[in-house]
Formats: sequence, C-alpha cells, structure tokens
Amino acid sequence: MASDDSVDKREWNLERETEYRFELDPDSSLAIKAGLPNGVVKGHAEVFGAELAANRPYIFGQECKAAIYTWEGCTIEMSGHPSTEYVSEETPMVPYGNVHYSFEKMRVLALSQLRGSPVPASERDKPAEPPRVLVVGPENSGKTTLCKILTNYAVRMGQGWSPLLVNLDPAEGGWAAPGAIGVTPVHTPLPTSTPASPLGTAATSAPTALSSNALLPLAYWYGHAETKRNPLLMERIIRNIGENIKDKYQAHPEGKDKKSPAFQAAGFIVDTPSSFATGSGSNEERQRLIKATIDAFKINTILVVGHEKLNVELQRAYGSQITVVKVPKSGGVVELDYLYRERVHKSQLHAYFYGQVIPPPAGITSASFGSETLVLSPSSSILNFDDLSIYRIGAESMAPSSALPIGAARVVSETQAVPVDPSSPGSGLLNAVLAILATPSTADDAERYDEEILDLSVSGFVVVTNIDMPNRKMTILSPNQGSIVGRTAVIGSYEWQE
Ligand SMILES: Nc1ncnc2c1ncn2[C@@H]1O[C@H](COP(=O)(O)OP(=O)(O)OP(=O)(O)O)[C@@H](O)[C@H]1O
Repeated sequence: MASDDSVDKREWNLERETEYRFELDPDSSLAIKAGLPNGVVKGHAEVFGAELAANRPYIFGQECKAAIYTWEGCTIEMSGHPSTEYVSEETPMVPYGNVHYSFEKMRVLALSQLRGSPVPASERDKPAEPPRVLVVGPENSGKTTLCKILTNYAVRMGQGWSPLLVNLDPAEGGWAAPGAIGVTPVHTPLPTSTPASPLGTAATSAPTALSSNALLPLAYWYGHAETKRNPLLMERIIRNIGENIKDKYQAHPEGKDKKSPAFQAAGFIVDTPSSFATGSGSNEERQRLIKATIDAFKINTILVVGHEKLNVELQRAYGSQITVVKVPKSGGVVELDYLYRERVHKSQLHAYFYGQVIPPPAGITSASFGSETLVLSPSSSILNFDDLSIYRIGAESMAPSSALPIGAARVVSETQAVPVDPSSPGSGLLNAVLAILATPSTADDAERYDEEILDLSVSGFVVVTNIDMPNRKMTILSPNQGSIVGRTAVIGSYEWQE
C-alpha cells in the first residue's frame, strides 16, 4: 500500500479502553492506520472486534459509521475527514468482553465433552452446550454490531471456532440482497468498511483470489423490509433455517459427514430485527417470532440490548429455561433514519451486481484494499415470458389478519404462492428484484408438494430491467452468465434503482 506523505494526515492517541467514533458523508471516505507512521507499532486497535493489522490503511466509505476501539491504548493515523468524529471513554466493551468470555467457557466445555476429554469437577453437573445466542433489542440499539463483535472475538480466539452467524433482519442486507435472511459459518473476522456489507461479503462471481475471505451463506428470500408485512412467512423461513442448519452445517454424530468438534462447539449468534423487541406489528406476532427463533435454534442465551421492559418480559417468559442477560447499549450507536436505510439498500443491491469500489481519500494511492474493493460484471439477457416461473407469496399488499373485518376470510393466504403473469400490466415485475430459488433436491414429482416454494433456499438474485409486451420478452440483469431458463423465481417488494 503506497501513500503520499505530503497529504493531510492526522494522528490521534487513544487511551486504553477508549474508542474513536466517526460518521462519513455520502461522498467522503476515510483511511485509518493503526501504528505509528514511522513503522513503530504502538498498541492494537480493532473495529467491531476485528483487529486492524499494524500499519495497513483500512478504507471506510459510503456513509460508514463505526468506531476504532483499543483495549491497551494505541495511535491511529487518519487520512480523510469524517462529518463527525470524537473519542469516547464510555463504551460497553468491558461487559461485551465479559459476555464473550462466558461464551468462550461454554465452547471449551462443549468441546471437551464432544472429544471425551476430562472436564473440571466443578463443571461436571452443568450441561456442556455451545452458546446459542439470541440478540434482541429496539431499533438502533447496536444489535448487529454486538453480534459482529461477539462473532469476531470467537473467531480470533485461535481455537478453530467458526461460529454460525444467523441474520434474521430482512432489512439488514447481510450477504445477499436486502429482503433475504440466512446463516453463514464465519471463519475469519468480519470486516467493516461500508454499510453495504454490514456482516462481511458473500462469495460472488469474482475470482477466488479476491473472494477468499468470502462467506458461503444459506439464504432465504422473505422479500420485504418489515416482518409485519408477512409474519407467517417470516416464521416459516426462520423454522426452515433452523432445520437446514442441522442438515447443512451441524453434526451427524454417526454420519460420514460429521463436522469437526470445534465447529460444533462454536455455537451460533442470531441477529434479529427491532420488530422482535418493539415492533409496530401486533404483540402476539412479535412473541410468536421470538418463540419460533428460540425453538428453531435451540437458543440457550438471550442478550437484550438496552431495553429494561423487554428484559423483564423475556425473563418472565423464558428465564426458567434460558439465560436472559441485559447488556448495555453503546452510546456510539447512530440513529439511522428511513432515508439512510433506503440509500443503504440501494447500494447493497448495486454491490450485489456490480461489486463495490470505495474511492480512497486523497493521498492513498494503492489500487487494492483487499475486500474493500471488488468489481463485478453482471450480464443482461433476454428471456421469454414463459422461461421463468414467477411467484408472489401472499397477496401484493397483505393487511394483517387482525385488520380484516370480523368474519371476513382471506382469499389468498399469507403463505400461498400466487403465480405472477408478466403479460399482465399490473404484474409489478418491471425493476423488481427476483430471488431465484435453489433447484429442489428431488426430481421425483411424487415428493414435491404445494408449498415447496416457501421452503427452498435462494441461489441468487436477478432484476427485471425491461418488459417487451408485444414480443412477450423481458430483459434480466443477473450477476453471472448462467442460464436461469426453467427456474422458479419469487418477487418481493424490493425494486432496482439505477
Ligand atoms: N460504538 C459505535 N461507534 C460508532 N458507530 C457505531 C457504534 N456502534 C454501532 N455503530 C453504528 O450505528 C449504526 C447502528 O448500529 P447497528 O446496526 O448495530 O444497530 P441495530 O440495533 O442492529 O440496528 P437496527 O435498528 O437496524 O436493528 C450502524 O451504522 C453502526 O455501524
């Protein structure tokens, strides 16, 4: 990495257990280097649990809001000017670190049991379970950041842990398009550079050298930003993810595809949308979703981020079987408004097809910043209307059942797959994001069932960029050249904007 010494650089000394917080404007970027410019490293720094290698500039862009924390104190050097920056001495990192160490203890005990190694006498009566953690809290409480910190700390322990990170927030846009939820094993610390990839980057059509740190998620398409839009579908997908974790990643104790004990002992961390805590949907729906998640992932620890009432509610409901712990909210968490979230969704979709390039601040001249820069080449192809089977789950705008007039029955159920006809002027297909479903594992028609569409994971996303009614053709933007003729696609409520 080359840099020009004449450019504007600033050096900040961070005391131990403090953090430098920053917020970037839309067109600005920031490079941060931990360690002194003369190459003398002083102290270590981390961004949301991922350690910064000494003397390597890390680039942040696209309205990123983040913090560089140091346990022991360090010097950081910045190029670029955030719109907001300050150092805080009050952070919740010590309690977060304590939570991490208690999970670490659980992992070590679970591993000992899996390997049949001796366990200390004081621990013998306790169930040796890996941490299976549910993180809940209101909007902008720092749930995703906490999940990231805990995942990164686990990965950094050098024990070979690859915890499963589950993203149940459809508005998060983690790994796939916004509207998708899913799970991935995490092998290396998750970087932070833009809000377009809040939970790291999934493997793409990029050359493997560029995506060697990429994640291989199992994604499902919910299709909307808010859980209240179709809570029944959400619940079904949550249960599907829980089921598929067992098949795809977890132990088959006697089977030949048995996963390593360290993999099994790492456990999982489940990030949730704020509607699980304080949603504008009904209280009953909210509780059903929490219950579905606890069942699906066999949750044994709930972390409630900064919400007393929710903590009490969950203690009462689950405290006898599950450890419920209230953890503080960080004062650094930024209130993200609706327009900001819209911009992030747009850049996430754009990054899915075209990759992302963060222009470095003046003076940082290297062409490559590792995972921060990735250029992809999507392909555009023309398909006949009949080449794809397209469905919408439930009616287009689904009022909750509770809002229907008394005695009125739904004509289309919330989880019914309704065919979408591209030749209908009101199809809503133009500019729609479509999830291409994975091919069913069985070709045997006898094993197929009506609601199969709800249970299939996603193999990728495409966008309908043009509809040619007279010729019954549509133009499809897809991330690679692979044919999707004959596949099944599902539309949600996300639209592509250039
Ligand atoms: N200590 C911090 N310093 C600066 N920015 C932070 C800090 N912690 C979190 N943030 C930023 O605050 C924003 C909100 O945090 P986060 O996404 O973790 O909250 P959340 O509770 O998951 O949000 P949501 O309402 O979407 O569920 C993010 O942009 C994140 O990067």
